[in-house]
Amino acid sequence: MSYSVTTVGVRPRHILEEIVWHKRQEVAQMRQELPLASLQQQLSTAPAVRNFLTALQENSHVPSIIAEVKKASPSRGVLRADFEPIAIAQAYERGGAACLSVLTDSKFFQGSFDNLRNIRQKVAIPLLCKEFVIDIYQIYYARVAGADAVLLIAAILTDEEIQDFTRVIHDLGMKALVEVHTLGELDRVLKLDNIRLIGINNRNLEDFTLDIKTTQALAEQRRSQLQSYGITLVSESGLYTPADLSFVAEVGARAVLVGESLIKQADVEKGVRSLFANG
Ligand SMILES: O=P(O)(O)OC[C@@H](O)[C@@H](O)c1c[nH]c2ccccc12
Repeated sequence: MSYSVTTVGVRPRHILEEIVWHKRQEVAQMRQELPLASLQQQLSTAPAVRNFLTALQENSHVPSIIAEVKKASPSRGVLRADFEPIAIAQAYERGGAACLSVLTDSKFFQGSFDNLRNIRQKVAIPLLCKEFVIDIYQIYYARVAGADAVLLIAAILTDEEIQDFTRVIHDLGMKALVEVHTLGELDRVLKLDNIRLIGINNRNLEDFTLDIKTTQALAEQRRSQLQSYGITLVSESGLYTPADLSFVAEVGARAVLVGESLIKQADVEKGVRSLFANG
């Protein structure tokens, strides 16, 4: 079954709805300031796309690391007061991250598209635009800013939207990372065409509870489909130690998405290196 959690005019029931509610106003505003047709004209001057998927698959570390440039979150507040996005991105790259995830939502995560643009010029590894995408406009916007991959959150999109948005992302040469948290969402996504990269979020975005066994439960229940479709699996959130990384790698995650446990460390380069401690 396909549904969208947000209905215009209805008061948000949880944070995800609230974020989507604000995002709709934000995108309406962006479309007014820079219409889609004008934005599309800027595509020709966008930086060349880097292959996000190959970078994850060919990295010598298993799992490979997508390190997240994240200043704050609704569940944890400000994670790092002395936040220097470019310096952090460069340190992650030196530490051995295969790719970076850059939060671009400003209201809830204190991120920005400027961070994405600036980081793009200073690192060589591919970048994921970490956004609450609800409109194709945002996909073009991400590409113009230099994104190589775009997050799609199944919980806030209909099946048709995931399918359409994936097509647009691929047409622009980027990769779609489709995020799920429940078996129902995973089954919805597995029925769609051209899905290559799935993220299992260990955090429930409705109540913020974390459980890395979410990755195990979903990956084990759909192991054969994930394998036969050639899906590259990413385990997201709540990963802190080499043991956590080994645990999700053993159940099939080729990559991990790590934010908080890295960003809170004084030396984030060393932080990435120490996550590889088991191999
Ligand atoms: O900081 P953590 O627990 O390591 O999590 C990183 C990342 O998975 C998390 O920021 C995230 C996963 N999915 C999202 C969707 C939107 C915003 C943020 C996220």
